[in-house]
Amino acid sequence: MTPARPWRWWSASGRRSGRTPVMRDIASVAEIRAAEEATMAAEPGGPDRGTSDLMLRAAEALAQLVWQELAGRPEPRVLLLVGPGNNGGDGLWAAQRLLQRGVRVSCWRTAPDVHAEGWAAATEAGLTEIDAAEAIAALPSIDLAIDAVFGIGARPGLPDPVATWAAAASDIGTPVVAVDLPSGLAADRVSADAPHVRAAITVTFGAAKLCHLAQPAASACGRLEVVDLDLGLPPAQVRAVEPHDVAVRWPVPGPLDDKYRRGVVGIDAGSSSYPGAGILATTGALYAGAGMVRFLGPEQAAQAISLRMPSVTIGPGRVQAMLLGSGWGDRADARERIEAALELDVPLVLDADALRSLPASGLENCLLTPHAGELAALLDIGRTDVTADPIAAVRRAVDRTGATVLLKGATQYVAGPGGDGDDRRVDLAVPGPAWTGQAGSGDTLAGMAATLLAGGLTPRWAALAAASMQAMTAARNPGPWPPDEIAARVPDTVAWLVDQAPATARLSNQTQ
Ligand SMILES: NC(=O)C1=CN([C@@H]2O[C@H](COP(=O)(O)OP(=O)(O)OC[C@H]3O[C@@H](n4cnc5c(N)ncnc54)[C@H](O)[C@@H]3O)[C@@H](O)[C@H]2O)[C@@H](O)CC1
Ligand SMILES: [K+]
Repeated sequence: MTPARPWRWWSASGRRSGRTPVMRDIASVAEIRAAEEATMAAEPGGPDRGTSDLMLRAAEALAQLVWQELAGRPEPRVLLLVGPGNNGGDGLWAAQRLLQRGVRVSCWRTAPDVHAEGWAAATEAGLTEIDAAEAIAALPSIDLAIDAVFGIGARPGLPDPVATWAAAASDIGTPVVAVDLPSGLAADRVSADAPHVRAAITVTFGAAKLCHLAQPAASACGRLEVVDLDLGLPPAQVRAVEPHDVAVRWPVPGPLDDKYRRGVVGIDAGSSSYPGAGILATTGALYAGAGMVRFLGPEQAAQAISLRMPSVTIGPGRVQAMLLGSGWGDRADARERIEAALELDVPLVLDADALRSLPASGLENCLLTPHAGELAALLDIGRTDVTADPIAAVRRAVDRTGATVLLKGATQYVAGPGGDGDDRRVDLAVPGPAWTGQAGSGDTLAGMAATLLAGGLTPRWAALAAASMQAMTAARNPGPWPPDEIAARVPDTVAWLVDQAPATARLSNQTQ
């Protein structure tokens, strides 16, 4: 098995160009195709030539990257798998360029008909054709393989012989460079349950696709390299947040700030059955930097909080944001408590058990924080419907409730009701390691988000910054730390992160 995609602080594109890295655009297949068609139509000779300039540019970038990966290898050997479409064309034109540089390239045509012009060019440059059995036998002796079987035209899954090859390559550990995406995945989908190639590097064109950045598909992509083809893509409807985006928005107190200006957050979480949730939510809120935390939950938890976190105030008072629901369990007054909190006219985080008692309206200033099971219950659909298409599910939840929604999980999705220039946009939080997949992570995350709301962030950015901060903290502290220990390490991550964002880059809290 190829290890999960390594987590990195800054995007490769940002590092390479020296620009400040900001949110990554994620393009759909339809957006890429429309932009490619417009670009090709404008090419001299029009769109009907066998090989477009776009393909040659894609192939050149691919060949360049493979060449760099081969650097220093004596007599490098590459195996190319070619499929029936333009993805195969990219691979063949890249092979031609590698052959011209002295790389030995053998090729398995996985389909009877492949890109004709690319095939002619590569064979003329010295491409050696091999069959399926030889392609498997070659795996131990090649330096790397190029997967140009299917690209954005792919349906999930592989023909049997290719699936057999992909499993063998994965077992042997042969590095695979996937062209556009690992064959067997589908660009707009997050799932990876059909047979697919596992890549060490994926070279994609125009913009990242959902499969590259959302789990579980992202784990099959390895390192992602985006080749900018200047396609003139429309504003992205799906984006991935980078650490810098969090750094410039995280509320940092100014010289005139005091506890009230920084934000007072109320925590109505926990119950006699689940007192721990109240403690964990309060821990999350406190270590995210609240000016003051008021704990409004059960006595049992209040006593422990007084001892462990003596700065927390027990009992009601004015707040600038509130969290309700974590660890409530079944309580008869859930709806009543939410409605009373809505009367305060401050932003709310509604978590866990509060999600089962939502009022029908008035949630515009609220952040809902369901995991996949809770979102499925909210929408009255199956859990697998949510995990198969999380983007659609999170949008439906926004339409249904009018609130901002954070869908928690290995990849965390945020969508809001609009009115902030975002409309239908879905943002992915910075990813982190799976260590955070444990009981209590949601409670600390909800507390953090409430603090960020109290600090003036919009529900969208409170959700994105809290989820990203928890993930980044877990990445900086790998290991099985319990959720309150991860929360206790958040201040260190905050200090480190904001130090990297120059004061001039900081955005006003309400900026999207
Ligand atoms: N459109 C363009 O101008 C450009 C496209 N480029 C490349 O072209 C690719 C897209 O090319 P295509 O549209 O030809 O699509 P693909 O090359 O992805 O292949 C599509 C073909 O594979 C078949 N297929 C898909 N999934 C299958 C499965 N699971 N089992 C069996 N057969 C399957 C389809 O029926 C279709 O015939 C991009 O991913 C990219 O690599 C680049 O050259 C840049 C320019
Ligand atoms: K591919």
